[in-house]
Amino acid sequence: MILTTKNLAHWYTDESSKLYSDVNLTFGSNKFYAIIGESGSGKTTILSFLAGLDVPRAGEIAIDGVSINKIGLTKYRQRYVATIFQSYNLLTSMTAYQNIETALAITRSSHKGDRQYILEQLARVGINQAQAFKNVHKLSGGEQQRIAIVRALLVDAPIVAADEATGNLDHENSRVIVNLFKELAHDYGKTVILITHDREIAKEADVQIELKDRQFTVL
Ligand SMILES: Nc1ncnc2c1ncn2[C@@H]1O[C@H](COP(=O)(O)OP(=O)(O)OP(=O)(O)O)[C@@H](O)[C@H]1O
Repeated sequence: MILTTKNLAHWYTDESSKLYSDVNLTFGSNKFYAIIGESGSGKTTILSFLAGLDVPRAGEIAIDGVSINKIGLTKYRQRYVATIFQSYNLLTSMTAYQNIETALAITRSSHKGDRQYILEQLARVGINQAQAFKNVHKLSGGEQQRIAIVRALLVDAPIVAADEATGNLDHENSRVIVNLFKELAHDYGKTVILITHDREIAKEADVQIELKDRQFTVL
């Protein structure tokens, strides 16, 4: 599976001050990509296009040569993309366990209501049983982030789009998440695209793409 951008261009308010133009990028399966760049350079913006959450002013995004507009953005998001964004959008009055249980209930997964499976998935990102049964609002930002990652990954999508997924985490927890992204790419064949401002984390990716002076460069 190949995700491409063709002559993508975007501006928010004024065409004369474009965020970028003529962006031609290719993302393949089995690879972990990091997009790195200064604050305000437009990283979140491009991720929202790749995730089918927003539409660029010009250009096309295609999956295996088929425009995602043709597929339909809603269908594209449901079938192809798991998104992890900075705001976790967890149900804060529920426990971590209930958040995952609720999300699982609306998938086609055979693990619906499977307590052992849910606890295993949470343990994968370092959320232990005691934490799993705490109300989400009593957990730290980093813990909430990790729960949001588990939830996103329940949707077994070929593309994982993550915005600063390690932004709130300390070094040890960042490693857990980065290793999980590597595993998703290398062992599960996914296309993982992570936005980060952290060069050390970007170095862990298979491909680093730098957004600088309105240009994307593969390092
Ligand atoms: N909805 C919007 N309307 C107008 N301007 C916007 C909108 N969203 C973002 N911008 C502007 O576009 C630029 C790029 O924003 P974006 O969030 O993509 O940057 P970023 O590289 O992800 O930044 P950060 O690392 O700080 O999250 C910024 O100058 C931002 O203020």
